[in-house]
Amino acid sequence: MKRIVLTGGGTAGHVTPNIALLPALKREGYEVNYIGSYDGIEKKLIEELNIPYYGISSGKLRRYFDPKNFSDPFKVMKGYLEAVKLMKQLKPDVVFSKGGFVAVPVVLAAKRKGIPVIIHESDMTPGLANKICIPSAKRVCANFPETVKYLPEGKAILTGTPIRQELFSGNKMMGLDFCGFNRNKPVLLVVGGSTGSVIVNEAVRAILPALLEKYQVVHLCGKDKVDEKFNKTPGYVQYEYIKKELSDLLDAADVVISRAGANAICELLALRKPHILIPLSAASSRGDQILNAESFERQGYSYVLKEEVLTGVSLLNAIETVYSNRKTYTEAMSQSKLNNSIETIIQLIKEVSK
Ligand SMILES: CC(=O)N[C@H]1[C@@H](OP(=O)(O)OP(=O)(O)OC[C@H]2O[C@@H](n3ccc(=O)[nH]c3=O)[C@H](O)[C@@H]2O)O[C@H](CO)[C@@H](O)[C@@H]1O
Repeated sequence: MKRIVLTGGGTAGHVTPNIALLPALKREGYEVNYIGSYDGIEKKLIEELNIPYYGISSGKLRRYFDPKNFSDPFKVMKGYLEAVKLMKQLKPDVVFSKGGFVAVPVVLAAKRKGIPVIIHESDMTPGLANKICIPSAKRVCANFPETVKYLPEGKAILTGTPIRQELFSGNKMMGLDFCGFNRNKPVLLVVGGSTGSVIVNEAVRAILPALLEKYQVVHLCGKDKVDEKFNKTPGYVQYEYIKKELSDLLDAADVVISRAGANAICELLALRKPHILIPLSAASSRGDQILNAESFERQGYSYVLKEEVLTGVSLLNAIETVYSNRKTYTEAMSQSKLNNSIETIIQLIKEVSK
């Protein structure tokens, strides 16, 4: 039996693509083990799927000053030694890394033990963790065609992003019932990425009375970001994070308001869901979401509302525009060649682990 180690974490966007690969890996007879941090979201998401999970020390590598810059390199070094030990114990034929800082020591340990590594980069430009890992990787999978030019020739392969199969079998009625919504009013689904977004949450709550005249709103607002004063508002429900029911909520949604994380937008595209993207600003990130959103906007898939122009009026206007033109957006998305990448990645894993 072939063995694979999956790694990636920090936010759900570095875990859900790995989860999407699990059924196909099982079908191909791979024994799967997962290496993540001791307490990151990946631990929770993977352990509940009964995949053997191994925690290592994890630290963030930053380009800016932070007092943790003194302690984190030691954590990364400790994580590396733990990962080397795990490579000896688990003896994988291949490592597949979805990125995030916890993946760095795992990839470097695999390289040291001569185990082939495949990396997946979801964003338009590689993040710092993946940049460090690329020299140790045999192949680097990209989600956007534009990314290939940032990757070493001979390693890069355009695959798209693995999307969890269950997202395609949502049931609208079950979604409406889950939220306690009626069947006649259109539904807005608001998602601020896997961790929720204070800016998106505040913008939506500020226009709630106006929104609720026409729509029902289901809001995935992130851990510790539920605002209890809205708990009894008819037509508005809030959840921190949704797992099993996400497919039903997506099916029930007429329009989605979302951050522009690479996985979230690929899922919206694959499901042909009309949507508004509010990318994380360049001031609070490396600007990857802006590039992701601009690419989708150019292709006619998305209505993009940047943080600088996000107001109650602009958000209401965006929702009305997308709702009234939802057929046009759906048709544009139907032309997309950005495919669900599961089979391409499985072939690559098989080739590399021969
Ligand atoms: C703040 C931050 O660092 N964001 C980055 C992070 O975003 P983040 O972790 O938010 O990742 P994405 O938006 O790409 O993906 C979120 C994933 O969580 C799932 N989900 C979300 C909410 C929920 O209630 N239930 C649920 O299952 C979505 O379906 C999706 O699969 O990784 C992405 C992929 O590298 C980057 O593009 C983002 O810039």
